[in-house]
Formats: sequence, structure tokens, C-alpha cells
Amino acid sequence: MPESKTEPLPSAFRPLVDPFGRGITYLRVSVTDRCDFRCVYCMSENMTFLPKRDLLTLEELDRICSVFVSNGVRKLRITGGEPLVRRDIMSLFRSLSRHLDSGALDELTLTTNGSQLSRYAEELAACGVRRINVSIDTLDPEKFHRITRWGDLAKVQEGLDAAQRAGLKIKINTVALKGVNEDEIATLLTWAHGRGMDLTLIEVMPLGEIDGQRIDQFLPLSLVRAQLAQRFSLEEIDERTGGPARYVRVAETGGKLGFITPMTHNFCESCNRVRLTCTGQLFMCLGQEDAADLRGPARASSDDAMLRQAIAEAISRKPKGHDFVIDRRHARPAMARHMSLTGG
Ligand SMILES: Nc1nc2c(ncn2[C@@H]2O[C@H](COP(=O)(O)OP(=O)(O)OP(=O)(O)O)[C@@H](O)[C@H]2O)c(=O)[nH]1
Ligand SMILES: C[S@@+](CC[C@H](N)C(=O)[O-])C[C@H]1O[C@@H](n2cnc3c(N)ncnc32)[C@H](O)[C@@H]1O
Ligand code: SF4
Ligand code: SF4
Repeated sequence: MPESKTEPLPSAFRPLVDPFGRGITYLRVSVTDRCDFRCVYCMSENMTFLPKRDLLTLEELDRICSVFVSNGVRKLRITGGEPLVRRDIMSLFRSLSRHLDSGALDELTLTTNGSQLSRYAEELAACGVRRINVSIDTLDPEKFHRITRWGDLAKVQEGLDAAQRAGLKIKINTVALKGVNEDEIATLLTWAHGRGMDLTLIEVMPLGEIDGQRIDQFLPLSLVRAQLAQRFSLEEIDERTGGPARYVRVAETGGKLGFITPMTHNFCESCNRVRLTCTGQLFMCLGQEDAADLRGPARASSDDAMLRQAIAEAISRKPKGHDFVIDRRHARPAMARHMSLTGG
């Protein structure tokens, strides 16, 4: 991919601040809606994917990200779908790494299912990626296959080994699922911390089709925390990564444990992020339908002015928070959109 001409331009710098005074400094970018897994809480079994012609090119993704960086975004997270299944994705990392070199960006990072990590770990590290999030909900290979439908735990474990050899710091993301992995959380904790990885637990959100099973699987993290507190000493710490998790230090293991509680204790008041989809839609909130089209302005002119204007207008209508509900009286999701499209 040829290097984009878009560089942070101090003269065009306009920090992005939403109507509630929240500075937008974190852009999550879904580079593809495709994935080599079909996790039960994220995708349906028979997903249809967007035609490739609808996707932003890697050059367009780079350009839009760079305009955000020039307007004060300090953290870029590449996600999906599975970001590492997008063809030539490393060229996007290589190109975006120039913003780390210039000091305009604090962090370029990735959320991945880990299936392709053994192939890409070294290159990611060479592009300035320091810390990655890898999603694993169980250490039982058979259960792993049941949750992900298509995944192979051994391949993900190889990916973790490769990432650690490459010097990448890893945080494991685990969606807490009642009756599925709730009995395994303590094991996941000691395993992750034993390998020098942090662990973050996530409450399942009602995105995509929702059925009785999803409702049955919702597990409030307050319960998980109370159970863990019977076995471990959880010490409050004030550490933040710019993401939504609240962290504790586990005295027995020395590792960090994060809780992401969008359903029971939302963190919207400190929201600092927006999400770009692979088709150039900018979602101002994970839990709302409103989106602004950035592909049109990007394609209409090679000058960034229209794009900047569209971004500023979009941020000016960022909502206060999400409308998620998860109970039997709301059998339909707040959001028919799948998580994999918006970029979890
Ligand atoms: N409701 C809501 N959930 C979010 C938001 N951001 C992240 N999450 C949830 O948290 C999960 C983990 O996010 P990650 O991709 O690991 O990113 P992060 O938590 O920002 O990462 P760190 O930089 O490590 O803090 C996502 O998959 C979502 O389920 C958000 O803005 N709103
Ligand atoms: C959509 S995935 C994209 C990146 C990559 N494929 C992965 O699995 O890490 C990002 C994160 O979203 C989480 N996720 C997906 N669907 C969710 C849901 N309905 N509720 C809560 N988290 C969800 C996944 O567990 C994963 O940690
Ligand atoms: S959670 Fe990630 S790995 Fe699982 S189906 Fe969604 S995008 Fe794919
Ligand atoms: S739900 Fe919306 S407002 Fe709340 S933290 Fe997530 S993106 Fe921000």
C-alpha cells in the first residue's frame, strides 16, 4: 500500500469534543465484517457478509484514521470481525505506525481472536504495536469449539506463544456466560496471570439477533466478582487504559483483572470513543443506531476538508449513552446490528 499523503497538520488541529464535553481521543476501526469464527454471542451461524466492493480500501481507512489523528485521536484500535483475516492488513499497520513515530499517536493496537497471531505477531511488534487484546472464553478445547463454532483453541494458544515471543503484552478478553464458562473464571484468571497476561471480563450485550439463550446466558459481573472475592484478594486500583474497564489487582497472582459492565454499571459518562466500520460508517455509540457516512466525503474530494467537516458534525450528535436492555420483556435487541460489524 503506498504511503498516504495525509499527515497530522497542526494548522487543521481541532480537538473533537462531544455535546456532553467528552473529548474523543479513541477511534476503534472495524477493518472487516468477516471472521474465521462464528461466536454464539457475536454472529449467527449463517452470516452473510458485505460485498467486498462496499468496503473502504486500506488506503481510505488509513486516510480517515489519519484525519482523526490530526484532530486529537491518540489511540487507534484495529478490530472487526477478525482484523487479521483482511487481506494485506499489515500494510495498514505499517502505514499507521508513522503516527507513533511522529508522536501524534500514543497507541496503535488490536483486538483479535488470536487465530492468525502466529503468522503476524512479529510484524505487529515491528509496526509499534505493544499491547494486544485476545478473546478467549474457555480453556476447554471442546467448549471453545462450541462457543466459537469454528475455532481451534490449539491454534490460538500457538498465537499467544508467538505474540509473547515477539514481546507483545497481552490482555485476555472473556465474555462471562452463565452456565457456559462461569465455573471457569477462576481458572482463566490464574492461567492468564500465570502467563503474565491481564484478564478482562465482559458482560454480554444484546447485539444482533437475541434469543432466549442469550438472555439465559447473561451474567452480571457483580456476581462473578463476589465469587472471585471469596478466593482472591481484589485490590481496587485506579489504573485506566483509555478503555471502558475498571481494574483490580489480584494480590495472590499480582496480575490485573478488569470488569467491563455495560449492562449493570455503564461507563458512558467517561466515553472517549467512536467507531468506524469497514464501509466508512461512523457510529458515535456502540449501543445506538445513528451513524454518519464518511465514505462519501472521503471519495468526493482528495482534500480532507469535507471529511473533517463530516467528522465534526458527527461528533456534535454523539449521544449520552446506550439503550441496552436484556430481559424477557425485551426479546428483541436494542440493536439488530451484529457486534462484528460495529467492531466490538
Ligand atoms: N458498551 C460498550 N462496550 C464497549 C465499549 N468499548 C469496548 N466495549 C466492550 O469491551 C470489550 C473489550 O474491548 P477491547 O477491544 O478489549 O478494548 P478496550 O477495552 O477499549 O481495550 P483496552 O485498551 O485494553 O482498555 C469490547 O469487545 C466490548 O464488548 C464501549 O464503548 N461501549
Ligand atoms: C467483535 S470482536 C472483534 C475482534 C476479534 N474478532 C475478537 O474476537 O477479539 C471484539 C470483542 O467483542 C466481544 N463481543 C462480541 N459480541 C459481544 C456481545 N454480544 N457482548 C459482549 N461482547 C461481545 C468479543 O468477545 C470480543 O472480545
Ligand atoms: S467475537 Fe470476534 S472471533 Fe468471535 S465471531 Fe465475533 S468477530 Fe469473530
Ligand atoms: S455505550 Fe456508547 S456512550 Fe456508552 S461507553 Fe459505549 S460507545 Fe460510549
